[in-house]
Amino acid sequence: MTVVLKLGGSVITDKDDPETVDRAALSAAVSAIAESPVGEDIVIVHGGGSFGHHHAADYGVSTTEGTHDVDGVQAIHGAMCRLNAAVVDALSGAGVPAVPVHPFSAATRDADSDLSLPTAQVTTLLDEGFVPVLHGDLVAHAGAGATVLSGDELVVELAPAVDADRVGVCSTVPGVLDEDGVVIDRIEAFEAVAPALGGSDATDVSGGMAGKVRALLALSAPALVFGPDALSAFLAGESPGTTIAGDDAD
Ligand SMILES: Nc1ncnc2c1ncn2[C@@H]1O[C@H](COP(=O)(O)OP(=O)(O)OP(=O)(O)O)[C@@H](O)[C@H]1O
Ligand SMILES: C=C(C)CCOP(=O)(O)O
Repeated sequence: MTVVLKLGGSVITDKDDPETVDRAALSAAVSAIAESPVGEDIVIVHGGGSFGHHHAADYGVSTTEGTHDVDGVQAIHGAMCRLNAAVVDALSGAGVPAVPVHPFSAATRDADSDLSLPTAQVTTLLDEGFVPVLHGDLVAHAGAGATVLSGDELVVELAPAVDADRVGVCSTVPGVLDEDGVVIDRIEAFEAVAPALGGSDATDVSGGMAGKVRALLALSAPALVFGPDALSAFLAGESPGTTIAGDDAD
């Protein structure tokens, strides 16, 4: 059973403080992963939180607005590499055979903004017993310089590539909330929930919850959105939070 898990950047960082890891939250997530029955059959993706998003906002870069400013590219990508190193170190310290995979070195968007992400390194690393740890990043974008590549987009690309049975997105909220703040059990179409979906409370250049739901609806496997307290339950095979199952989902 292969699992693709995204750890929200807003979960593992202190969103109000630029480039600050939330050590307690990261260590809780790492313990849940290290102790889970899934073992090494997992690909981890993490988001930007207070690392990528602050720099991206400073340089005016988003998933659609690119930059040719090399200082901006180095600031954004560099921050994401620093967060990735912190996540990989924490996982290694708990005995998880985690290795970094940096999407900026491999992915591209063409002039129509279609994303290509090579995944043979990820599947081979998995087969060889490693736990690949990818992250939201920048991506070379034809005609736009470099744009933001969100961890949610990576999840959508990786899940079919590794033939994932389970896809989980761990965010700060217990699920996707309706207009009364109640967790929605299942989402099958964007329009049905669009009025309740906002951006993010934190600095976020990739669309917050609305961007997440839109991306996950494109998956062929159902994806679960849940909060940090439910990470162990998800890894144990339970279905906490919101199930997002688009037309292509089984
Ligand atoms: N209807 C909704 N239900 C739940 N959260 C919502 C809703 N509308 C907006 N949000 C916001 O979306 C946020 C989650 O998206 P966000 O992109 O910030 O999370 P993340 O993936 O954990 O972090 P990152 O993007 O840094 O990886 C929530 O913290 C909340 O502020
Ligand atoms: C802001 C950057 C560079 C990464 C965004 O990834 P996300 O937090 O998963 O949307």
